Amino acid sequence: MSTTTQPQGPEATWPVTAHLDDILATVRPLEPIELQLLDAQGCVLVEDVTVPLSLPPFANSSMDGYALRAADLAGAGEDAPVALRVVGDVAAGLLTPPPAGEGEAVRIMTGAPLPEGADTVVPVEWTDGGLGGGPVDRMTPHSTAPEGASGTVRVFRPAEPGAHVREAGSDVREGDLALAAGTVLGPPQLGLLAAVGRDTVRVRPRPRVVVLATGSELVQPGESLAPGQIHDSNSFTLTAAARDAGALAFRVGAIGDDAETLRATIEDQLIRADLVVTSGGVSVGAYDVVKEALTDWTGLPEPAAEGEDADTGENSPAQETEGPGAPRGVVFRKLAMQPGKPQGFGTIGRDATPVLALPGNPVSAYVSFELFVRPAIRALAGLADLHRPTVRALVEAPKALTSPAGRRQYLRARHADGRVTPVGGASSHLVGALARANALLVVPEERTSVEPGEEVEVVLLG
Ligand SMILES: Nc1nc2c(c(=O)[nH]1)N[C@H]1C(S)=C(S)[C@@H](COP(=O)(O)OP(=O)(O)OC[C@H]3O[C@@H](n4cnc5c(N)ncnc54)[C@H](O)[C@@H]3O)O[C@H]1N2
Ligand code: MOO
Repeated sequence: MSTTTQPQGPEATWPVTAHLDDILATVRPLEPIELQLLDAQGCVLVEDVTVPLSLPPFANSSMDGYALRAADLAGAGEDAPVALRVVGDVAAGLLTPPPAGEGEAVRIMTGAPLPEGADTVVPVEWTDGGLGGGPVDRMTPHSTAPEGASGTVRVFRPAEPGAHVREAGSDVREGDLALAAGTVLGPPQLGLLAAVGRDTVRVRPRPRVVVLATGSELVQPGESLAPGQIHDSNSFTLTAAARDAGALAFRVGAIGDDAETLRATIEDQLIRADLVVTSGGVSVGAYDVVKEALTDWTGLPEPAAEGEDADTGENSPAQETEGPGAPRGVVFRKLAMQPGKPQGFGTIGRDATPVLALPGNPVSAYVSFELFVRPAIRALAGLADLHRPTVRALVEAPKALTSPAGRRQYLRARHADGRVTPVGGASSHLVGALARANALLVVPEERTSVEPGEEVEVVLLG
């Protein structure tokens, strides 16, 4: 199913990049929909949003104080306060503030519209607050001292025209581009949309990702273990990672090693899936249920075609129906990487839903997620930036790091200040060390060892 030349032979492995390319060639951004603002958080905007109404919509005060004419304060000073007649209050939301004539002031609150006639605002701290003494540090509440809205106020400082006034349109202007198509909607962008009065917005939706763990040994956390059992941790790691990548993720409880049950469960789940992720059962054992269930299966009612070709390094897909979006079945490959060697990938069901079948070893599952599933989720979401950032860093380790020949190794590591230190070993069952890592140290395929002090590529995890 790949445009990439297939590696030959039972031990043939696929390059990591070829596998990723094949996945990304299959995944298309989801169709846009109109969503309520908060449902659109983290989504990619697909329309240019122009400003329908200038912000602020009207000139208003940036301080609690007095709105007045700047010219009235000429010569005002601490020893020469200017007395003005207070003609009323204007609170935020008041429809018609009283006008401010010559020699008059309107007591004004932050955000309240500037009264007609006024061209400046003095903060209350520059005045006696109408109390007849020195400068005050606040107004008295209107409920306990309504007389503050009348009487005389003495102002101890002059003010420039326009001071403490937020002009209409000084933020965004009607007709301007507020947000361009392609913008990712974070909190400030959603706030801007709300401020200009938009309640819904056209975006690519969050991809819906169904996560299924497989293995008859798996027990739900919280339940006690019988001999030979372990707790299912992959479905939690992968569901959390999918959420972290921007998906709406659904965790399905672990499924035992029964191919019929697995197929039935996937069929049931397709209704809510833009992507299905499985863990476990993709290796070469006698109970590798994902491989068994998905080989030669398209998720369509027709009986699947036969076909397994061990000489190509991957099995043949069940059905190579031509045309975009055609379900092709799932292929299983060995990749030139460690951890994460066995992988499955394809599309199934009427909507050709992508399926990524990850290996069961917990570190393998997580590393595979970061390398393949995360970019697929982000591509479905229409994001431009698909990958984790990478940096170069110097290896800090007591001895040389070793890596299997011909495989790109992703060692769990801690990265800080241009240095990277492996944590734990290379084995793919080490969840304790994985939980302490913040990076993956990459040993390229062509290297079998890396010396302390050498520079390597590092994938930074979130
Ligand atoms: N003869 C060979 N054996 C194996 C090969 C190989 O090439 N030849 N590859 C090894 C590699 S590499 C990996 S990775 C694993 C992948 O195996 P599966 O994907 O079939 O995974 P399982 O056998 O189901 O499980 C492997 C391991 O992980 C544990 N596991 C599985 N699911 C979970 C879960 N949800 N939570 C926690 N732990 C889980 C499982 O108990 C096993 O210990 O195959 C190697 N073998
Ligand atoms: O390659 Mo397997 O994915 O653990 O070690």
